[in-house]
Amino acid sequence: MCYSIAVVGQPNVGKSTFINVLIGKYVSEVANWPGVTVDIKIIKIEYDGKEVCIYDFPGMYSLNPTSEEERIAAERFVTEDFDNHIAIADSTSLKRTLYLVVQSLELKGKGVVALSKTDAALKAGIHINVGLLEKKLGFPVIPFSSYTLEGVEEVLEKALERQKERELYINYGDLEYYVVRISELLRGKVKGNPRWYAAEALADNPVAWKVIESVGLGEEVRKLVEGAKKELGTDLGKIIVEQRWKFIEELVEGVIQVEKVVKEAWWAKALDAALLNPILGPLAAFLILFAVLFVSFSLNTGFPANVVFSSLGLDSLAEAAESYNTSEILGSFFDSLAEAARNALPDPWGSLVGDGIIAGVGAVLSFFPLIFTVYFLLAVLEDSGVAPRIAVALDPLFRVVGLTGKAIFPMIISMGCNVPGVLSSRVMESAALRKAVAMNVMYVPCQARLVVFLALASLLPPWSRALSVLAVYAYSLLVFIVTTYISAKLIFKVKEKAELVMELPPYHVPKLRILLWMTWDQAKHFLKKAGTIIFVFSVILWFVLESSVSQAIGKAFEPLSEWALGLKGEAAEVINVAMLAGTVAKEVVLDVIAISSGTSNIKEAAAALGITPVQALALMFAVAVYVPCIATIAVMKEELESWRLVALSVGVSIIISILTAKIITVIFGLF
Ligand SMILES: Nc1nc2c(ncn2[C@@H]2O[C@H](COP(=O)(O)OP(=O)(O)OP(=O)(O)O)[C@@H](O)[C@H]2O)c(=O)[nH]1
Ligand SMILES: [Mg+2]
Repeated sequence: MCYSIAVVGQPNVGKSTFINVLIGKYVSEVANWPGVTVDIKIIKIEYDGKEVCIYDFPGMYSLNPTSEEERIAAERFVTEDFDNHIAIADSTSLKRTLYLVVQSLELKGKGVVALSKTDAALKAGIHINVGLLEKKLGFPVIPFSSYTLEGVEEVLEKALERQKERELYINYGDLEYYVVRISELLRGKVKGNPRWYAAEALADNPVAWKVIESVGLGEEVRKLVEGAKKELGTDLGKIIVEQRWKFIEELVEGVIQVEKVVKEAWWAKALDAALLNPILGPLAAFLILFAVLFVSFSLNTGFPANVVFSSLGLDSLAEAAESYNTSEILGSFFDSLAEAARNALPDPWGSLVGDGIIAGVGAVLSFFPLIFTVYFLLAVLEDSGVAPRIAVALDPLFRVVGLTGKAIFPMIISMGCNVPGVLSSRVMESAALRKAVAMNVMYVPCQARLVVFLALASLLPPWSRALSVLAVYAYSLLVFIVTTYISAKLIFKVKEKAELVMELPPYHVPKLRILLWMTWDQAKHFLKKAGTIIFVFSVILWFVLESSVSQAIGKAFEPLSEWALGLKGEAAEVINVAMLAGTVAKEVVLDVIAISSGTSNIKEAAAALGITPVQALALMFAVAVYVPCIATIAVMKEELESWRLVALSVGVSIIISILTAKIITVIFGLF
């Protein structure tokens, strides 16, 4: 059976171009349906092992036809049972082109809304809040461009997904009484939503009438329509159309924003002069990204602003940066919340809620401000048009290692959190590069690991602290680049050099509202992680850590810690358990070490366990590259669609981590 998808939309919205792209990608057959009208092309493609028949309908302004061609098309769309349909609206004139979309969704009760020509919209400074539109409409909405190919595959995938039927409800105002009466008559007799037929019968749509006559209800419906005409005048169609436009007005309210496009401003010229210069470009790009990271990390962890301040002799500012940052403030908030839960509830509930749930979820949530800041600043870069120029500027550097300049974005995002970092691997040009990045971007240290680095660095001699944190970042990025290169070559067999496919949009003046849409769109993945996976695993981990299982595991791996880190006995057990716990969320590593000595102070705990500075350094590097957290593993599976690849990359990371620790212990143990 061929899974049938009708593609409908107003004239010129880009239906045929979209279908031609699909043909180009998954060609199997282009044919005119035998025996039926030649106006509707049917294209057979193979996707994901599935046979898919795509119906290219001619443009229709509405399902109430004004020409013979439209009538044939509308009748076919209305009467035939498609497995699904894609209703295309044009991003560059969304409101106008939604009219047919709204009608087709109302009629069919399912369907995918595809917003075409996003490339042109971007150039014109038009922004559409897809999430909001989707929420208001209740149907999936996917933006795409047949020119850049962005979103094309997603549209198809969405149309192949099983969809719940739901009703798009339009209030027909004065005609509501008649719409309800007629639809009661038609319910169960017609395919699709009887309200649509009722409204169209009132609007005198010949297609709707034909169906109504064919089920033998012409007479009865006509009586009701006559009644409506007596009451409200003869042009009932006008009321129906007006009510639909009213619905669309409300639908797009707050959804469309237009930004000013800048071509000639001095800053646009200056940015282009810097970023598009082959020598200055990479430098300027790094400078901008460094500023993004500096601001976000300093606001949220105090580092590296504290280092800068104290090296300038501004100790009180450095201290302020360390104690007034968001992760510190939220961290202590969740600590006291956990404390309150422990006191309020009898054990084991108090401990489960306090030490398990609140501590686990709180640890993740305290990073939310950082994620939000990083995304917000990246949204500024993206929305203003600076981001694509950064990709262009850095492209020559990434090309050396077989990647393209776009790889900078998963990298930077991963410095906040690996979960969205893995998801953003989608920007990469080819499936092979995308997977190679998704498999290895976890080596880029996230914020949680930064917290662990900073704590472990406090066990080192003061002069070496900042240096060791920088070194561990450099090392992790190197591991990311090398492993990505190797996976691309060996696993995904990438042969040709990747090409950066990117058009430079004009600069825009960002609008706060749009920046917040973009930021929220990304940041919500992070909250979802905190709400679901972390919640579940916090509970599981609490059970493991409370039971003797953890000690058994700690003991079992003692020889490994002894070999790699030179740790024995209790110290080895604690570190093993800490590393295990760190797979839930990296910062938990610290908690376990601290709790082991009954304090919340890492220095005291390290002293009690006899951990030397060299071991602390080795541990820091090991934490940097070992096993991503559970949430990251979950999204890696989503992106890679293979547990084998996930297992491979996790296995490799463990080996790299153990070897790294061993090498550092050996080398620095010599001094
Ligand atoms: N910028 C941009 N233009 C596009 C895109 N897709 C289509 N177009 C242009 O939009 C115009 C209409 O495209 P078609 O694919 O013929 O539109 P259609 O919906 O099939 O039109 P009808 O068959 O007449 O209803 C053409 O000039 C295309 O080049 C896109 O992704 N980006
Ligand atoms: Mg066409």
